[in-house]
Amino acid sequence: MGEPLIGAEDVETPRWAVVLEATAQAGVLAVARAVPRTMRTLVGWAWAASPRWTVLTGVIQVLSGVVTASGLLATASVFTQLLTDGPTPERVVAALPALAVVAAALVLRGGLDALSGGSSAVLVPLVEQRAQDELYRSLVETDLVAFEDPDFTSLVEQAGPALLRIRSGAQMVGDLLAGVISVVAATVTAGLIHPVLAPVVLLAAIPQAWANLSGIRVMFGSHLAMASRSRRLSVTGSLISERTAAAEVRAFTSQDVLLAEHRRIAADLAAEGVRVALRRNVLTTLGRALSGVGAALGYVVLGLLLFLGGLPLALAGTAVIAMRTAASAVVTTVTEANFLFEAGLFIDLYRECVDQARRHRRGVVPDPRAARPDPVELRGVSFRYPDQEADAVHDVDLVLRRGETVALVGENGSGKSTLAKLVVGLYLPDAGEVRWGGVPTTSVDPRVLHDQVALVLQEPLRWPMTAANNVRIGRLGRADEPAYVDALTRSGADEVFDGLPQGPSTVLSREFQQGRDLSGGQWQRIAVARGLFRDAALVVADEPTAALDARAEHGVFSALRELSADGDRVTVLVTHRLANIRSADRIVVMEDGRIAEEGDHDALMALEGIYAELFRLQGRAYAERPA
Ligand SMILES: Nc1ncnc2c1ncn2[C@@H]1O[C@H](COP(=O)(O)OP(=O)(O)OP(=O)(O)O)[C@@H](O)[C@H]1O
Repeated sequence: MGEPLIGAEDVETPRWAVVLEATAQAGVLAVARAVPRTMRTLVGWAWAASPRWTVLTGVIQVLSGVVTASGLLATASVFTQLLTDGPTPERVVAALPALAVVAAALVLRGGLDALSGGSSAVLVPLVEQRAQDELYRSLVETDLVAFEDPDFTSLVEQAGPALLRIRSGAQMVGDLLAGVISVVAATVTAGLIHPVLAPVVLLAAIPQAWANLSGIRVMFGSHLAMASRSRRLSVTGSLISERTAAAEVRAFTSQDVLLAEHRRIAADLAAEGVRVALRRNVLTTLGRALSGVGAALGYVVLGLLLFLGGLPLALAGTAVIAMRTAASAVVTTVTEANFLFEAGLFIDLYRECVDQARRHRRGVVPDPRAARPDPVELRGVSFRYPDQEADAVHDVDLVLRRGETVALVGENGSGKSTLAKLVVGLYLPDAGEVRWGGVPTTSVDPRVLHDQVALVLQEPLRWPMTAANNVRIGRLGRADEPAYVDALTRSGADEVFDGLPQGPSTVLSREFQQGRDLSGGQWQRIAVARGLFRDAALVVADEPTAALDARAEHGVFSALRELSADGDRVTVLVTHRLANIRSADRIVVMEDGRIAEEGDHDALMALEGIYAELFRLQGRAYAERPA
């Protein structure tokens, strides 16, 4: 197979990835400066989650650093005592107090490590939970249209892995704090022996830090560049592994093709993984080599000091130990800082996701007037899906009044569903205005708009919950049992419930034990019941009966007609079943995103236009008998 199965192989890197990649490539020093910022962010989250545990963890880590530092200083002191002139027994005795401090430091450090493990076991999940909650809080407020933008949805997909890295970063904050204290102690120890030795101990660490940071930049750059490919892999993987795809994949014998595509993308990603690993390996080796040179330079400096008489010979051994200890403390701390640096890049990714989710929230300038869908007026309304070249709805004028049933008809792709979403305020127009009772939908809180809407979609959401809640979610908390029973009866959902093993308590999802799935038509009946139970002023039903049998369809249309008959609502009906909308007050015929014809059935038949043609075609199909 030559052509890639999903197609569009060389898709553009998402905009957010380009921005973040630029941040990651901004230079080692610039990104190293990000580490304190990352620490502040993580500590801020920890503080917000639990000030008590944050303080406790901080205290434990500072103590741990201080104990390690005391151990280091005491170790240097032990060697200083042991290596001075004089009889050995006396030197050993003189070294005993420092030795006791070393032993106590080791024991204390063990205890503090245990405490630190315990406190971060409590704190880290709280930090992660906090970050996750912030993300989901912003996502629930995100405007629907954002989910039509692949740039945004691919960013949201990255939030999961980012949270994982944030978790490991949070784990490191405390350790880094302790690490910094021990580095300071080690440097001070070396400096006390001779001031020149203090900067010299850092010499070995700098190349290693540079190599590690560069390696992480390579990894992060590759992670971003591979984002669209990873997405392809997960899409192909879902086709192979998910229940919803299983039937068609088998029926169209596409298993081998999918597997081959999966292997192809996986091989690409693996090759990239190898490239990154090798690159990091080269960088690490280079870092180690330069570190060795740094360490050697340290010893050269030490030799020079001895040679020039700047350091007594007795202190040389202590200096070597101090330098080695300092170098190892620095390396550990650098590794911890690396983790934080890496977490910082993923925090940027996460922040971008939260920011974009917030940016896609509607900036409503509230209009004090109460917005009611009476009337709903569309003036010169146009709408285009993100990244598309043409308007899905173009320059539409329409007025919907209370008590009216308006049918939207037209060929596939003519813009009916999009127009319906504009009417209910799920989308806002790019040009023109949709007004509810004179108030533009742009200046009404979307929740206020949607609270007055009942939407029955062509492919309703199969809410993974009990059958009863699948209906009650229409208006949770509405304690009107007769209305609930009425919605079930009118939609025919009562018959569906009767056939379920635990009746209304049956969970309608195969993802749970003893859960059940339903047929398309049964789901649609439940969706209609949900819409009826919502009891809203504006009812929009988009192909509510496409999957229904003739009897159920008849029932649903009668129910919808009765709904608007009380004169209190606006009902908008999107349908291809023209026979069902003959009695609609108005029929709006869409063509290429515009209104082509408008009027009642008789007027449109007299017009002899698109509607008349479609109506006759359908009528003929029912009337004709095969020869
Ligand atoms: N999410 C989307 N992203 C990009 N383009 C879209 C999206 N949804 C619909 N479109 C395009 O917008 C136009 C109008 O689509 P819409 O779904 O409103 O048509 P429709 O009349 O409801 O069609 P149907 O009768 O098939 O349900 C079509 O050209 C369609 O391809």
